[in-house]
Amino acid sequence: MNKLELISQIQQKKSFLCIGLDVDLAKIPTHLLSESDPIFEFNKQIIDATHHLAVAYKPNTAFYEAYGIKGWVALEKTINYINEKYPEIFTIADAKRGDIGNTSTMYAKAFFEDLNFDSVTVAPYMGSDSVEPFLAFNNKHTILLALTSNKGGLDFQGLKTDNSELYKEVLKTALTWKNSENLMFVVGATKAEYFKDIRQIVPNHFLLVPGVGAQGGNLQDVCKYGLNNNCGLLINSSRGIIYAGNDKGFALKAKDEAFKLQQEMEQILHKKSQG
Ligand SMILES: O=c1ccn([C@@H]2O[C@H](COP(=O)(O)O)[C@@H](O)[C@H]2O)c(=O)[nH]1
Repeated sequence: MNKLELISQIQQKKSFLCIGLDVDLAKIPTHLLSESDPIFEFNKQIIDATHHLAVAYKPNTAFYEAYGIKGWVALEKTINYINEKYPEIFTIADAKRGDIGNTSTMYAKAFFEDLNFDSVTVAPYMGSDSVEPFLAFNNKHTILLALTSNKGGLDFQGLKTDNSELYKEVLKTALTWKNSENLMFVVGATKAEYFKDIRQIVPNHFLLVPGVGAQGGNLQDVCKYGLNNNCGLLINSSRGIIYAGNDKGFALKAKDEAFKLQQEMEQILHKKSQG
């Protein structure tokens, strides 16, 4: 999917919501555990109930890898289901990969070619030759960790450099890489006070913003400086939506939570369009 298609979907749905599909078998409704593939069945019902309110889904691969081959199969079935039934939806493999060049190429093939995700999250720590193999794929997006939502994110990302901070150096340097137009950046919703500075460095790129909901990040605070003329934000909530209910009506409860966020987003977009 290209960026214009993503922007058009945001405009049509009046939403920039990304739903995180972080499936924990200890948290899903117990009646699903007798299904042959409980993880996929859970995802399928969540996706069917929320696809009109969300523009993106983000399975975090940890929640699939933890279940071995069965988890990987459930991930593959989930991405295939989204791509076949709701091809307009932007898909994110939250895998936080990145390695020496030839290894990064294989990671990129795994997520972009084999699984056919639109994007994958990548760690910047190993530098340009670890990220450029991902950027080489046309119409695929590399979402680089810039300033993460967790408290310890500042341990390294917030380190002072001569005139700046490390996360700012990551943003500035990444813009010089080949095919940098294929970049997006992760910035945590819990770091809303940093968005003003971040938007000065990357005014046009999309930001994937996890941390709304269970981690306490605030949508309005993020949007104050995070929004750009194309919206430029994908706001993720995982646990806050998918575990809103824990019985047979879980998908409807998830839909209600997604609807609340979508409605808030619709108002924010409307206000922005009024200048
Ligand atoms: O900085 C980051 C980067 C990634 N994540 C991931 O996003 C979701 C958040 O889940 P919630 O349940 O909405 O808290 C999860 O997959 C994280 O691994 C992040 O939180 N922060």
